[in-house]
Amino acid sequence: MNLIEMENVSKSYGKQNVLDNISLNLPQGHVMGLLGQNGAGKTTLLKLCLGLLKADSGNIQVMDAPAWELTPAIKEQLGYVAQKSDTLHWMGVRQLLDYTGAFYRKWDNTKVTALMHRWQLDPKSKVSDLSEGQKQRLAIIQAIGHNPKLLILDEPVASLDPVLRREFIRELIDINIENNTSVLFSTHILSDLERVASDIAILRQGHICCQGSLDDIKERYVRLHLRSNSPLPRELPVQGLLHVEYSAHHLRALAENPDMEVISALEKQLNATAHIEPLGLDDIFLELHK
Ligand SMILES: Nc1ncnc2c1ncn2[C@@H]1O[C@H](COP(=O)(O)OP(=O)(O)OP(=O)(O)O)[C@@H](O)[C@H]1O
Repeated sequence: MNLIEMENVSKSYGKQNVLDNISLNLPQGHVMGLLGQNGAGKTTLLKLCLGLLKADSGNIQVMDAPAWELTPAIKEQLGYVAQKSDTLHWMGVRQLLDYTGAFYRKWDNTKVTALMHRWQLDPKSKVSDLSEGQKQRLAIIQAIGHNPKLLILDEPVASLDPVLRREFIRELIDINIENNTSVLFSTHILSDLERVASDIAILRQGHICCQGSLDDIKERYVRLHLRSNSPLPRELPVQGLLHVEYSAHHLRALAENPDMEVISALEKQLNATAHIEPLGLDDIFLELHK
């Protein structure tokens, strides 16, 4: 079952077409990382899923209901951390958590109190006096206190230090395992994403240019090196070569699902040596943005 289904969704602001015919599914229990450069449309996509924005065209279903008409019963099963939120800043930390909990029948006060202490939030502090990182921790606790079925997070770790980022990732893994919570989150911190995400979607120029399981994507994109003592031809009969760089005796390219039989044949034909270099997600992201 998919908790989110987006089909041919487009969204513009005035004349600016931000999302162009996007389709994306988030299966139950999956943790999907949404990547893209600044302004790629990640926040827009997340807000469309939450019914905070309306798509110009296409269809978005969240837990089998149209995203634009989410019922209170569905909203009760959602958790959301916005990129930036300054609402209710006059409240105290404990006061805000109690206030948030009052909206949910399944609010887990024991877990919330434990997290508040573990993440070093003083219950008496005023929200307006918290640092950005402390506000982010508070927003995360507000979003997970009711053990949501679907968690949508917009750059949830941007202001957290490495220790707290690690803690947060651990918490996310626990929630995912214990409650089978599905998570869709945007981030620029790829190392965190590699620790927790099962799936990846990369937004670029209004489209999803790459989508799949993290393992499949790492298998799909590799770097091919071809070296020879004699000059190499500039055109090679290998499908799926992207961003080819030449020097006389060395070819270097991003290769999508390269055919190893064709490459072996080339090695013999050109008296060359091929080397396949596995890539990390950060390399793949950078290569796909060249
Ligand atoms: N309410 C709005 N009105 C007009 N333009 C908007 C609005 N919200 C976003 N945009 C524009 O849409 C584009 C996508 O913005 P969005 O916030 O979705 O990107 P993002 O991928 O989340 O960026 P970042 O990584 O910087 O947070 C940007 O060019 C932005 O300026």
